[in-house]
Amino acid sequence: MTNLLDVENLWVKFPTRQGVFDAVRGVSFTLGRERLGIVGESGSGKSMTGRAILRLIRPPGIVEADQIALEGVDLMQKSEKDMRGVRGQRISMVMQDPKFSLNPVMTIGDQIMEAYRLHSKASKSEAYAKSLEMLEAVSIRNPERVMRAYPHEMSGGMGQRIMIAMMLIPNPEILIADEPTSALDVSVQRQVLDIMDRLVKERGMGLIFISHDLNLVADFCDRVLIMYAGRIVEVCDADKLHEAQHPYTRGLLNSLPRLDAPRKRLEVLQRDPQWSTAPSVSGRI
Ligand SMILES: Nc1ncnc2c1ncn2[C@@H]1O[C@H](COP(=O)(O)OP(=O)(O)OP(=O)(O)O)[C@@H](O)[C@H]1O
Repeated sequence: MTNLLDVENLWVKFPTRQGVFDAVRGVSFTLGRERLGIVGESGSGKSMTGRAILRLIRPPGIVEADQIALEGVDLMQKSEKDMRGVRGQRISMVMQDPKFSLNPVMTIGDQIMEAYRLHSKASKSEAYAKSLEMLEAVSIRNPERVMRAYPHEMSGGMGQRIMIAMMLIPNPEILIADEPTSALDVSVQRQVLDIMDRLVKERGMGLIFISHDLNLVADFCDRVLIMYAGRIVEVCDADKLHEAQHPYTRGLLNSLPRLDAPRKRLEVLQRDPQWSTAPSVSGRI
């Protein structure tokens, strides 16, 4: 498996009045042409890890790493101007709620065409044709009508698929999806997952799928990093997630309600202070 991304010893630090808070602590992993899940409870550092790859941490937050190499080229060495050529071009990011990412006063069509023309010298009619094609690629029915619509006319699932379509226009090598389906109902969630799955299989894209949903990640991803308090505590193949060994992962699994088991009180996760001081496990291959 060729590594698209190689993250080594990544730290995200926030200076606070009480001292420096380390949101991500020495995380290392690689990403191939695969679906890599990052799971963990709220505040474990999943989003910060995703955003740090794109150097999208706002000051006073600081990103430090031995390297964040995109096909062998270290992004940490790039200027802010060069990073603008990476963001949205070679690495795209889809966030949880598309309503915050789409411009409410522009039609969907104008927004997609603008995104397309930003990345190519296409004429207006070429951009229109390409935008229709992109909407079809994310299973939007009646794309001509959708092109004329405004974001508030879209359901959450459609908005999310439109965002994915926009992110795919420049044909990125990597898509970072941060809880992309958590606001969607189960059937729409499946459609969005299928689209991302196709992109990995057909285009050879690398996907970082950030989620707090262990069952979803076990089902959808190839490999999983489990994060706790800014560190990776365990790395496993997704189909082995239910056999995970780390007490935190076991605790997360045991605190999930199950429909197929007799009803019993859900276990409360007992935390061991050692989990947050042990060194981060490496997710590099
Ligand atoms: N500007 C900031 N200043 C200080 N701490 C911050 C700042 N932004 C985020 N953090 C902290 O960084 C930690 C990691 O946040 P992150 O958003 O990565 O968590 P997460 O695992 O993605 O959680 P969620 O699932 O809730 O999104 C959290 O403890 C958060 O409080």
